[in-house]
Parts: sequence; C-alpha cells; structure tokens
Amino acid sequence: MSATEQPIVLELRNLHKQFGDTPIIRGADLQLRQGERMALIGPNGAGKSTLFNLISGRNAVTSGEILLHGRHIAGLSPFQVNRLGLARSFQITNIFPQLSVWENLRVAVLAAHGHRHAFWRRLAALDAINRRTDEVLRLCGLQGQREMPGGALGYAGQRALELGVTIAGGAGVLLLDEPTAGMSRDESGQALELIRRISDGKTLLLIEHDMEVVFGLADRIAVLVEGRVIACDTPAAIRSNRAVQEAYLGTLGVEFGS
Ligand SMILES: Nc1ncnc2c1ncn2[C@@H]1O[C@H](COP(=O)(O)OP(=O)(O)OP(=O)(O)O)[C@@H](O)[C@H]1O
Repeated sequence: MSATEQPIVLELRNLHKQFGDTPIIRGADLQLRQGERMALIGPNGAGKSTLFNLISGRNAVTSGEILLHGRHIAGLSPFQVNRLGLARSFQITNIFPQLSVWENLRVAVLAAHGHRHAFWRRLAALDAINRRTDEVLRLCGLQGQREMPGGALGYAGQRALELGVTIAGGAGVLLLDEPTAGMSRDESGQALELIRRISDGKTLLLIEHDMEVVFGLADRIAVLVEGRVIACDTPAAIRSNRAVQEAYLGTLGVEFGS
C-alpha cells in the first residue's frame, strides 16, 4: 500500500480557537495518514502548541472538528483522548526527578495499562509490565542509566526519558512538542535518531524549529501561519513553495530547492 493509500488517522476540519476575542486558530485543516511522520512548522505565535492543546483535549475548541481514527474527539478530556490511542509530549520536561529512570517508565506503563481490570495485580501481568518497561527503556536508549534518578540525568537524557514516558502506553499517534528544544547540535542529532526509532510504525506529528530535524525526519511538512495550514506537502515541495518561503522559511535562511 503506498503512503497516500494509508487510512487517515487524524484529521482537523475547519478548526477554530479563540482566546477571549482573539482568534488564534483560524480554520485549520489537516490530515495525517497511518504511519507517516509529519512536522508542523511555522513562525512563533502561529498557534502550533495551541493546535496540540486542542487535539489532545487540553483546550476546548471554539468550532470545527477533530477526528481520531474517524471518531470525533473535540470535547473529550486529555485522559479520554489518550485512551483512544493518542499520546502527547510537552515542551517542558515532565518526569519524577526522585524516581529512577526505570521507575519513571514503569509508572507510565502502569498508568497506561493498570486501569484495565486492575489486571496488573496478578504476577503474570506484573511480568508483562516489567517486560514492557524494559522495552521502553531500550527504545529511549537509557539502559545505561536504568537506576539513575530521573532528575540526575542531563538535559538530553531527561528529554529522552520524557519521550519514553510518552510512548509507554503504546499509543499509535504521537504528538511531540519541540523535542529538541534547547539541545546542542550533537544532542539534537541523537534526538533525531531517537524520535525515528520510537515513532517507527506509528503516526507522528512533531512541532520543531530545528530545520535539520524537520527535513531529516518528516515525510510531509505542514506549515501553520496565523492559525491556518497554508501548505502541507513533501519536504522538497515545501522547500520550493514560494508562499512558505515568504511566510517562514526565508526568514530562517532555508533556501529554495532546485
Ligand atoms: N491559554 C491562552 N490564553 C490566551 N492566549 C493564549 C493561550 N494559549 C496561547 N495563547 C496565544 O496564542 C498564540 C499562539 O500561541 P502558541 O503557543 O500556540 O504558538 P506557537 O506557534 O506554538 O508558538 P512558538 O513557536 O513560539 O511556541 C500566542 O499569541 C499566545 O499568546
């Protein structure tokens, strides 16, 4: 099946969000297909984080529709949206600093699975929880820091742990908000590999300002300007899109493609 034939897993239709009298999201439309990695880029204040807040149920929409696997999710709580298979990371790191890396991940795995019939009380289930925790530990590349308190990790390590916590529940759709913010060149290169690994086989929407990460990772790039998606296309097409150049990429010094 080619990428364009994959089912749509997340869709925004004519989405609007106002804070008081101020419109921030102004008729955003977007479709993500199963298994694709999409970067959401745009100038500061364009509304990227607000869009994530709407999709993940953190903020109520003013009008418009959000569909996850064909189901309307606008109006659901973050917890309900998460249960439907969408997980979201934040710009700020959100871990338990006193707990070890492994315990942080185990809490996240338990939180995701423990609600089902309290099945984790059984020993066999505990085994499964521990195996899943080990798997997430490996995916986020922190085996060497297994017993270290989360708060003792360096900045990039804490962001990796945060990604582990985000994927622990096994959500098929991931929203990552600036996962490489504040990292050095080397660190963001490693983070790119990590994001590639944890999003393998999943559908990813990523807010990112680092254009090396964006162009290195994304199958498609959506450009949000003043609350509207002005373009959504392959990296090559976005690079040579004049409206995108004028609204955003030109200001970053990203040159026209051939
Ligand atoms: N809860 C809120 N109440 C009022 N205004 C808000 C709220 N949340 C966001 N805004 C405003 O919405 C606008 C868009 O903010 P948002 O953080 O979504 O932009 P962004 O594209 O993610 O920007 P950046 O790239 O700088 O993170 C900003 O002007 C911001 O002040």
